[in-house]
Amino acid sequence: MASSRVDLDGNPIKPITICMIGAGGFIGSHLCEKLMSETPHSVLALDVYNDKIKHLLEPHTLPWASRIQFHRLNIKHDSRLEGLIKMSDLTINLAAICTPADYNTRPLDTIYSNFIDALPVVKYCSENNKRLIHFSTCEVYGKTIGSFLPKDSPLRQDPAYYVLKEDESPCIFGSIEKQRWSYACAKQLIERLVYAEGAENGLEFTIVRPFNWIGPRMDFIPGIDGPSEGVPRVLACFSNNLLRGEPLKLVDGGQSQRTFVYIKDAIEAVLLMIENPARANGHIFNVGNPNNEVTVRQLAEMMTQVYSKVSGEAPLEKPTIDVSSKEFYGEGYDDSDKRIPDMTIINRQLGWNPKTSLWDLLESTLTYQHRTYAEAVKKVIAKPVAS
Ligand SMILES: NC(=O)c1ccc[n+]([C@@H]2O[C@H](COP(=O)([O-])OP(=O)(O)OC[C@H]3O[C@@H](n4cnc5c(N)ncnc54)[C@H](O)[C@@H]3O)[C@@H](O)[C@H]2O)c1
Ligand SMILES: O=c1ccn([C@@H]2O[C@H](COP(=O)(O)OP(=O)(O)O[C@H]3OC[C@](O)(CO)[C@H]3O)[C@@H](O)[C@H]2O)c(=O)[nH]1
Repeated sequence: MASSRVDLDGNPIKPITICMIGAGGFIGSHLCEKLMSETPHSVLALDVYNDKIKHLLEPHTLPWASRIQFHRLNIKHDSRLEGLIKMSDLTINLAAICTPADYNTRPLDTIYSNFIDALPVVKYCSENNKRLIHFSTCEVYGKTIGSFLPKDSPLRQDPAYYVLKEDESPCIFGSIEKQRWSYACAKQLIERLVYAEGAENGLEFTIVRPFNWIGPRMDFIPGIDGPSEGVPRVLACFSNNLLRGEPLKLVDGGQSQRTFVYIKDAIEAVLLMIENPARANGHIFNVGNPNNEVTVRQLAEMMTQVYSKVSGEAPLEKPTIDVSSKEFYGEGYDDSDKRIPDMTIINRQLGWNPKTSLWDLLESTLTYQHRTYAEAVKKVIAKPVAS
C-alpha cells in the first residue's frame, strides 16, 4: 500500500504525520478512518472527545495501531498544542462550534471557538513553517445576490446571481442583531487571517469550504447520545423525528435550499488536498455536490420515504409540521437562502467530482441511523414519565 501510492502528477507519496484538531467529530472520524484504512500516514488526533473514533483506537491490535495516537485536549488552554504541531508535517484544523442552534443563542462561544481559538493554530503553523488545512464553511457566502432581487425577477434564474464562487462571490450577512451570522463572520475573519499569513509570511495553507456534508456519525440524537434539549443539524433533527415517529419540523416552511454531499465523497477531496500540496496550497476550495439540491421541505419528504423503506415502518399520515424560526431557534436566527457551489477550482486543481446521489446517500445514512438508534429510542419512549 505505502510504496505504490502516487500523487496526481505521478510522484511517489511519502508517509507524513498529520496533527488533526477536532479529529473526534463527524468529519474528523471519517477522515481518520480513510487515512488509517487506505494510506500510510500517521495521525495525532486531538479532541476533547473520542467516542466517534473509539473503533480506530481500540483494540491495540488493529493494523494501524502504531499510526494513530489520541490526545485528549482543549485547544483553548493546552500547552501541548505547539509541540504537537511541531512534531507534524501538516495540521488540519476542524475544531469548531458549528451547529446553527448555537450561533444566535451562544454567539460569544461561537465567535471564540471559530476565531479566537483558531488563532494559535495559525500562528504555530506559520512560525514553525508547517502546512495548514483549515476548515471554514460555505456559510461565509451568507445570502445569495439573487435573494435581494424582487421575487418575480427573471434574473433569479440566472446562475450569476446564485452560484457561489470562491474567488468572485461576495460575503453577504444580515445585520448585527441577527446573531446567526456570528459563525459565518468569525469563519470569514479566520479565512482572511490565514490568507494574510500566506501572503505576508509564506504560510502554506489550504482553506476548505464544506457545503453540507452529511452521513453516519453526524452530530447526535437528542436524549440518546446528546442532550435532550439539544438541537443538532438538520440531518440529525430529521433522523430524530423519524426514529421517534413524530412529524419533521420545517423551519419557516422549509423553503431554504441546500446542496448535500455524501461524507465519503467529500473525504476523497480532502485526501487529494493532503496528498497534492503543490496543487492545493494557496487555494480556497468549495467542496459540495451541486447536483444534490433540494429545498428543506423536499429533503424532509425524501427522508420520510427512505426511512420507511429502510425501517419497514409506514410513514406518518402528516409527515411534516411547520414551525417559525423564532420558536425553533429563538431570537436572532436568519438563514442562507440557497447554496450551489461552483466546482471550477477544485475540478481544475484536483480533478475531484462528487459521485453519490441524494437518494443513495440518504439510504446508507438512514440505514445506519436505524441500526444504531432505533432500539435505544424505543426504550426511551417506552419509559414511563416520572410524575
Ligand atoms: N459538516 C459539515 O457539513 C460542515 C459544513 C461547513 C463547515 N464545516 C466545518 O468543518 C469542521 C468540522 O465539522 P464537523 O461537522 O465535523 O463538526 P463536529 O462538531 O462534529 O466536529 C468538531 C470537533 O471539534 C472538537 N472541538 C471543538 N472545540 C474544540 C476545542 N476547543 N479543543 C479540542 N477540540 C475541539 C469537537 O469536540 C468536535 O469533535 C468545522 O470547522 C465546521 O465549521 C462542516
Ligand atoms: O429540524 C430542522 C432543522 C433544520 N431545519 C432547516 O434546515 C436547513 C439546514 O439546517 P442545518 O443543516 O442545521 O444548518 P445550515 O445548513 O443552515 O448550516 C450549516 O451549514 C454548514 C455549517 O457551517 C456546518 O454544518 C452549518 O452552519 C436550515 O434552513 C434550517 O432552518 C429545519 O427546517 N428543521
